[in-house]
Amino acid sequence: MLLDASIISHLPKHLNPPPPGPATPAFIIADAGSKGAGLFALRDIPAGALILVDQPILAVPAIAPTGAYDALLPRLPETSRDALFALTNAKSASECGIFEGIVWTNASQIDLPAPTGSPNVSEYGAVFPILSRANHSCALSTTLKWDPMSFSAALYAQRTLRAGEEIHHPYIDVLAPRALRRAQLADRYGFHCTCPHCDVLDATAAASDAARAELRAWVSMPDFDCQLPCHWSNCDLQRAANLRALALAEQEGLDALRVMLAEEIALGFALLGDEARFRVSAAQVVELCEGYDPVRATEFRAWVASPQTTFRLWGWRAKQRLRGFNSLVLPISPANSDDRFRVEVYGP
Ligand SMILES: C[S@@+](CC[C@H](N)C(=O)[O-])C[C@H]1O[C@@H](n2cnc3c(N)ncnc32)[C@H](O)[C@@H]1O
Repeated sequence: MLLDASIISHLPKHLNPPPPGPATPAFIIADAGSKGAGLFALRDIPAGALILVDQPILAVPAIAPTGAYDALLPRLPETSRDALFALTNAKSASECGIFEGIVWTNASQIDLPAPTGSPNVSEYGAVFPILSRANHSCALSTTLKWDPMSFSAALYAQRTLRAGEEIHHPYIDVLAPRALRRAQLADRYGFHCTCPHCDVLDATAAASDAARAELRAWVSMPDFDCQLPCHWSNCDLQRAANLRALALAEQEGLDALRVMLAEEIALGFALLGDEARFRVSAAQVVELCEGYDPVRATEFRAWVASPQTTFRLWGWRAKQRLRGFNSLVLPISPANSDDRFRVEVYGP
């Protein structure tokens, strides 16, 4: 692994070993036709399951002047150099040298914690030997989790991936409209996207753009994670809109958004004390988080097992409604330290 010198100040004192990959291999690298090579599922991979763990060959600042990366080339060990030069270069000779082209085509963004005293997270690009073989799709069937403590990335399924299916990872913001997505992919990666979400009639693309814009409005709401459940439990319109967002995410293949939305819905039903519907959404959260976020999965599993006794604010909103309260602030105390409930509630 070759790291730009500026990364050193972002590294922890001791790097952890990368977590182990799946017990049985979940994928192979194989021919993906006109896309070059790609990753393919070797077996059915359940939603939430780990697909692979990978460490970069190289990590560089995300923004660097033309030619800056070339200085690193002589310092790459021979095995890493072979692995790197086996990757695709989407850039022409008039744009940059081969090494820089490979870095541009294959680097994924990694965020590194700021060195002590600096307020900002710094953006770097990392080229991975395996992950860089994943081709793009405008769906979100996988999620990449970067762990700076082990300097490794783990790829998780966000829906069941079937044996033989290609495993994609998005290169760009897939909530952008089709025309912008295609322009960005052509400019940076040199291809015209013909994924199932792009290769459609214009009218279908327009409907998909509208759905994605609606979903973007949801996920960019301030404090999306902490404000919704209370508003949601308070307002029937909001509840309908949240369920609609979940349906849109499913329709658009944006499976990675499902866990956020399912969590909001489950918490809303918990505050309303609606056990049957809470269980459905909470079970979805458990399924999707199992590998990716085991702490959250455990929390929700306990709630599913016995919601009325383990969920501290079970039925809270329903009780407030019965008492006729319209505008309330949830108590904040050390015993109520869950950020998701530190919100003010308005409305009937
Ligand atoms: C990071 S590499 C992915 C792995 C690459 N296919 C390989 O053989 O090493 C990015 C390049 O793969 C190709 N690619 C990725 N996704 C594609 C897609 N959806 N359609 C066509 N080509 C794609 C493009 O050539 C792009 O520049």
